[in-house]
Amino acid sequence: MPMDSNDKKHNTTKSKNLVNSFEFAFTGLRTVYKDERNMKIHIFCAFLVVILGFVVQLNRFEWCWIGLCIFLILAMEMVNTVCENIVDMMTDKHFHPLGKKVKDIAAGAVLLTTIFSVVVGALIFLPKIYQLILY
Ligand SMILES: Nc1ncnc2c1ncn2[C@@H]1O[C@H](COP(=O)(O)OP(=O)(O)OP(=O)(O)O)[C@@H](O)[C@H]1O
Repeated sequence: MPMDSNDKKHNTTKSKNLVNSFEFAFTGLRTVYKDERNMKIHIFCAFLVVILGFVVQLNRFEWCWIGLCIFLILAMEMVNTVCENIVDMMTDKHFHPLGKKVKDIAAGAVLLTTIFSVVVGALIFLPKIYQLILY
């Protein structure tokens, strides 16, 4: 069915300028935050980690690692959500072995990033927390 070309919400043509592209990207960020429970949990955990970072006074190098971990997890969760949505759209939420494969692999990517982040977080925070408790 042809769409009204002025209907921005249902527009499927290439964005005409940089401002439009940013607008669509921010809509994507808002959508994933609004619709995905896991995203809210990740952002809440990231918030706690940042507070802890200030408490234990991370240096620049350590902030870089923690920042990398936070943004990796958030970006991977978004890719996972994209995969889930594409599978749901293609299969109309009916079982398909390839749909299972795609969703499971995407979830595995989030898990891998989370494990990496937990290890990095432990290496950075545990010695500092240990020192805080000792002195
Ligand atoms: N269309 C499908 N065909 C085959 N298997 C599916 C399909 N949809 C979901 N599954 C299976 O169910 C699992 C959970 O799917 P779901 O879409 O609920 O993802 P989820 O990881 O639970 O979502 P979220 O990341 O939002 O918690 C998938 O990992 C996959 O194994």
